[in-house]
Amino acid sequence: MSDSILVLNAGSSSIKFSVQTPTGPDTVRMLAVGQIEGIGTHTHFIAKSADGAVLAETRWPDGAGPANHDAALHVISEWLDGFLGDARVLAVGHRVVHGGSNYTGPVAITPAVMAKLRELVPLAPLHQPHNLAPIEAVGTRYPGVLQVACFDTSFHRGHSFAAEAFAIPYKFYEQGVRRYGFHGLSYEYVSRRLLEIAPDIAHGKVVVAHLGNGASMCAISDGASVESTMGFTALDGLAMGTRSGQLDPGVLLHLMGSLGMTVPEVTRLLYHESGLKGLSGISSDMRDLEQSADPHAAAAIDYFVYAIRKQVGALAAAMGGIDALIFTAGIGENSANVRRRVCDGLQWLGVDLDGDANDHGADVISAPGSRTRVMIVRTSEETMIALHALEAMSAEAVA
Ligand SMILES: Nc1ncnc2c1ncn2[C@@H]1O[C@H](COP(=O)(O)OP(=O)(O)O)[C@@H](O)[C@H]1O
Ligand SMILES: CC(=O)OP(=O)(O)O
Ligand SMILES: [Mg+2]
Repeated sequence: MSDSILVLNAGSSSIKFSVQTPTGPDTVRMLAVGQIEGIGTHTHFIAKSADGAVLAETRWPDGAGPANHDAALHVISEWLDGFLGDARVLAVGHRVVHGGSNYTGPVAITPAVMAKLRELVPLAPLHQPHNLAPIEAVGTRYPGVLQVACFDTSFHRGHSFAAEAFAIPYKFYEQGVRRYGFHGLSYEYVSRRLLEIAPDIAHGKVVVAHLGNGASMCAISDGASVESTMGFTALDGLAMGTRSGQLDPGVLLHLMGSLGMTVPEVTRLLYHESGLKGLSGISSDMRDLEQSADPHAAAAIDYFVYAIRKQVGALAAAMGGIDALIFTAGIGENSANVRRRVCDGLQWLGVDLDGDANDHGADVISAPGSRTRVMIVRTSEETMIALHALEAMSAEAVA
């Protein structure tokens, strides 16, 4: 087994991982990729080789699998121990959702960095604790190995004041109450991919829709993030699997003031009980909603699609135009229905979808004469994290 860079990407209900090996100063090759999803519910572990062959798989009966992220991490590390054999672990890269205003790029983990990242837990309660726990666990398992935190927020740190501020007294901006934006590792990866597969587009004005369990959109002009639909936390913007998305702050005043809900109750409502799940009353999973005949499922999809379409207009306005619309992440890559329904209302922006290409999930899904190109780009936060870990290794070697 080759010397390896490990990547851990802990989400709200999943831990994704990959094993990559450096192939040059700024290139890596994937050796294995996998995940445990449905932690605490229908838990499923899978590991695959780079060519998609299944290396290991376990599906537990409901309630019998790893009950929490710690237990899930244990399953992954046991598998990794066997897979890696006596290979050297060169570095471990972690996705950390919130980097606050301190971190504009990846950073090598130290106790001082960990203390700063712990302070941000309240701003990303669904993610940050699960991002930080594996850093501690890896520190024990591989003492002395370089660990690198790669942030969802860093890619957005060049935003203008108008894009970053809330119109509340300025002192709050200074205290860090800002629109940070998230899914930055995914947007950075997509931007790099575009340079390879569509360089004309990569240097133009691009709206990327990262539609997964968490969902956001980003305006990217000549490779730089200009605006994001997510804000201070990963609650803002689009409705998501279980998160509300954009909300009139007056609703919070009503919930807490008139209805007497507590902060933990409102947190639970907005992070776990809202979005597609809350609207449909059926499921947070787009696949379940698309298969359901229940009108509430259809209404939830309508809501999701309408918000995306509105945001394409807003993000194009933020850049003064649009050359391409890119779909990525679980729903964006796999739901022809959502893509079609988003594009159906966007003819006025020069979007002309090729129905067959869309149904087949082609790379380019707009018609040849479409003024705005529409594409599917499969994201890989794991590859972006491995590349950042490699950069950090070179920086350490020089220092
Ligand atoms: N074939 C499909 N059709 C529609 N939606 C899909 C399909 N496959 C996956 N999804 C959606 O993708 C979501 C997960 O996306 P993903 O990017 O893996 O999320 P995350 O990384 O945020 O957990 C699922 O909740 C599901 O709704
Ligand atoms: C930031 C965020 O929403 O992440 P995820 O899509 O992994 O939930
Ligand atoms: Mg995700």
